[in-house]
Amino acid sequence: MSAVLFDAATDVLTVAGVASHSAGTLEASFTGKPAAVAAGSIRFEAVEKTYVSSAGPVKALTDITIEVPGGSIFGIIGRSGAGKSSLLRTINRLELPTGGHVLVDGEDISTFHEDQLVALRRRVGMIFQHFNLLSAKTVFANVALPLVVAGVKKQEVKERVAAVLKLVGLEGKENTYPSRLSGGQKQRVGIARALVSRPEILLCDEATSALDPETTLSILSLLKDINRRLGLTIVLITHEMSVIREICDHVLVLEAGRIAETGRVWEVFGNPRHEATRALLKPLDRGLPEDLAGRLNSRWSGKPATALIEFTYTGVGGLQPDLGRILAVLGEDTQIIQSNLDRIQGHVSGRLIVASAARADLHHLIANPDLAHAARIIGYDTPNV
Ligand SMILES: Nc1ncnc2c1ncn2[C@@H]1O[C@H](COP(=O)(O)OP(=O)(O)OP(=O)(O)O)[C@@H](O)[C@H]1O
Repeated sequence: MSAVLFDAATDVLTVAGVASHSAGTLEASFTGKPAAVAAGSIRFEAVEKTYVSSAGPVKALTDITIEVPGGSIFGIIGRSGAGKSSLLRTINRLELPTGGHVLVDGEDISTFHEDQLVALRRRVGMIFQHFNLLSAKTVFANVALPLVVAGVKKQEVKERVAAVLKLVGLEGKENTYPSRLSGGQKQRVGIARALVSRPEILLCDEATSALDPETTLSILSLLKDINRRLGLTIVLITHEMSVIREICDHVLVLEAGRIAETGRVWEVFGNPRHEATRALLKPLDRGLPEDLAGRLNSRWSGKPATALIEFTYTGVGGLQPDLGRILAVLGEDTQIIQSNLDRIQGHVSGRLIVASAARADLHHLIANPDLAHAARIIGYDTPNV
């Protein structure tokens, strides 16, 4: 896929140029656009994509209808082959849907002619997993390329490249070659190159997958900063759920080319409804310690034992673990065994596992909507005598 992306990137660079507007005035710059549509909004309407291959047709996307709000950070996740790249690449027409429509700022881009496509690709920047920098060119020349191709005057190129390098924290690196840069710095060059055309949408295809965890965090914080400061819509594909949790407002889960589920990140991650989402989120779930899991019985013998109780929180209605309340209901000798709780967009979700004395009315006691959104007894730990 990288080779294809590289060609595609070159194509984008060849056609990309300078937009005559800043992010704040983008909407006014395009004619024929409904005034009510927010800058940087994207709408997929019944989008279909079927590839023709030597082995026969491959259906990559089926009936995708969804809205990406302008100015939001929107994550797309799904297993390998789910259709994430295919969908992302319809936004700048690197892929043309075989059915349905993609609307950018309310305009159906499937009808665009060549000159409109050039303008579209200025409005929609893209960054890649392997950065796609030109190794024989300096940082300055890499970032300046879209402006040079568009015929922007030298002085303006200089000023705009300087401004964008400052924005991404690469001041002083103008004359450095990519081979001398760290992975994080290379991605900053990629981001600067995408931003120099002043796009209103930034597409990120696994932009942090080649980076170590610390560098990933610094790039994510840069993307968040750009989103806030420039009002840019960011659509990103990632296989790292922590990336979605860290910066996205909304998430779309694709499964075999269809929408599995979508919503605000705290809603989808707090209460995943689709099996595909649960499978993707599994790495974030620590599970019970093995020694404990191995000792548990599913039934209570009636003899003295400890019951392990799992309280689940989905983030809905602001309900979150209240230890005082749990102790009041279950007794002072109740202990916390494991906490797998997360705070996303101000909503607490996840699981809290506690141990409390087994007793006949335990099921009844824990079925209390003031304690958690759901509760269950995982099993019973009977001490050896
Ligand atoms: N140019 C192509 N020709 C034929 N089939 C393709 C082409 N591009 C993608 N596909 C197929 O379309 C489906 C969706 O591919 P896509 O790359 O969009 O998935 P993805 O979710 O991005 O996968 P990954 O996470 O592995 O990159 C897959 O079955 C893939 O093999």
